[in-house]
Amino acid sequence: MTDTIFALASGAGRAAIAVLRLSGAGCGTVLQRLAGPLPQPRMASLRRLRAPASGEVLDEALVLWFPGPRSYTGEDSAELHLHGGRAVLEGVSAALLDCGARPAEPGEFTRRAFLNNRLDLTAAEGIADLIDAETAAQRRQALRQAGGALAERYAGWATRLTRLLAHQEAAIEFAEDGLPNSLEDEMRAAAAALAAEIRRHLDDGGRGERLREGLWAAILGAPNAGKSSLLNALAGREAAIVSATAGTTRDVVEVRLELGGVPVLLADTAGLRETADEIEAEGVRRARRRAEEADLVIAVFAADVPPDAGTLAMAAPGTVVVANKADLAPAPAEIGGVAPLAVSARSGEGLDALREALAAAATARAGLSAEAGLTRPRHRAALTEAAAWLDEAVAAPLPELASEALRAAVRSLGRLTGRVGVEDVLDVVFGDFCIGK
Ligand SMILES: Nc1nc2c(ncn2[C@@H]2O[C@H](COP(=O)(O)OP(=O)(O)OP(=O)(O)O)[C@@H](O)[C@H]2O)c(=O)[nH]1
Ligand SMILES: [K+]
Ligand SMILES: [Mg+2]
Repeated sequence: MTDTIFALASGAGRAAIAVLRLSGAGCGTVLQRLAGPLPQPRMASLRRLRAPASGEVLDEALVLWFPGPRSYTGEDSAELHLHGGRAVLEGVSAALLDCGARPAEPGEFTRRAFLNNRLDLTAAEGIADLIDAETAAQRRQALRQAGGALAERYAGWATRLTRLLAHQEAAIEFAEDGLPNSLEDEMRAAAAALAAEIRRHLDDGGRGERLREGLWAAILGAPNAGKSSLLNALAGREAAIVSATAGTTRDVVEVRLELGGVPVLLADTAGLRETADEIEAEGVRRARRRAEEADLVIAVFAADVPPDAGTLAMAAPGTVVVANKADLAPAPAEIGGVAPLAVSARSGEGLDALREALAAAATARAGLSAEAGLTRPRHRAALTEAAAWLDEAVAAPLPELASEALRAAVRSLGRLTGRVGVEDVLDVVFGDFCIGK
């Protein structure tokens, strides 16, 4: 028997409507004490809510009743769509407490859904990401994951792995009986194939993780190239100080942007040069550090000044190279072997093309791939581990060691989805596995 829990599912604060959600074995009883006879399942029904102790009317509300297991949590659940005032919420919450329900812990509804097999851990993470999604691409990725796209793939791998393990155990039994068998060879081939498949999935350049967390981009260049002017133009506000004095920017100035559906943290940095000024020199160190950490570098040159050797090295493939101040001089055909984008932060010329180039670079580094990709370091760690255990199984000198390695691989996948336990799946597989014993 689970406690009956409740929580405000809509945003806090005064609002037209507030949604209180309830879940737990006693949910139906609580609902009846507040709202009278249970309404039709999943049909909105208008009810007077009364405090059970005093009979006082607390609100007139829409009530929804979701008997388990066809509910989000898999348990008996309900929703109360109240008028969103503070006194209403307090009154109804107090009445729920009187009926023995308790406030839910953070994530407790989804935790119960997981425990009742309504979703696996990756789908639960997808729901959390959906709530946090700021851009359309993030929303699509989160929806796909919440819908079980990763869960399905990982569960498929877990099933294959478990079968491998069963075959391996069978091979050991055969060996004990002194019978010849090819099961062991088949296991090694299949384990190698699965390891390769997992590695292909891992080898995605971190797109899903970057889309989820946002991309780091940095503007770099010589002093006075117009870096801060460009940041301001892209941000649409005067975020960084612009002046004709070289060495204006010292601290890293950050703005949040959306480029091609990818959230981007764009940083303006100090102009790169040798300097005796201690503060400016620290700014240059910070600029270089930011360049190393960045997923995307925008190298800015002034069209009217020949690029100096110190900053030329920044113009490399993979970098977005910009010749700014195109209103003063024609942009050179190439800088460091890369054709620059001709832009003027002053006149606005070329800014749309720059935005497009940045959006293309951002979606190439972060974004939806055709197949559902992993989205968290946790996924990467568990899958890397599983692939390494499969390698061990392939190379194991003794069947018992191969078996151990396969078990460890199953456990790695199990941690990822929160689902597979070695023993119970083995029971299932051995149940229909004929080894003549
Ligand atoms: N004509 C022209 N002037 C520009 C353009 N972009 C920037 N400037 C001017 O160039 C000067 C330097 O601009 P900033 O944006 O401060 O340059 P910065 O690269 O951030 O400079 P530091 O922070 O000192 O490294 C300012 O006087 C700007 O008004 C442009 O596209 N055309
Ligand atoms: K400047
Ligand atoms: Mg600047």
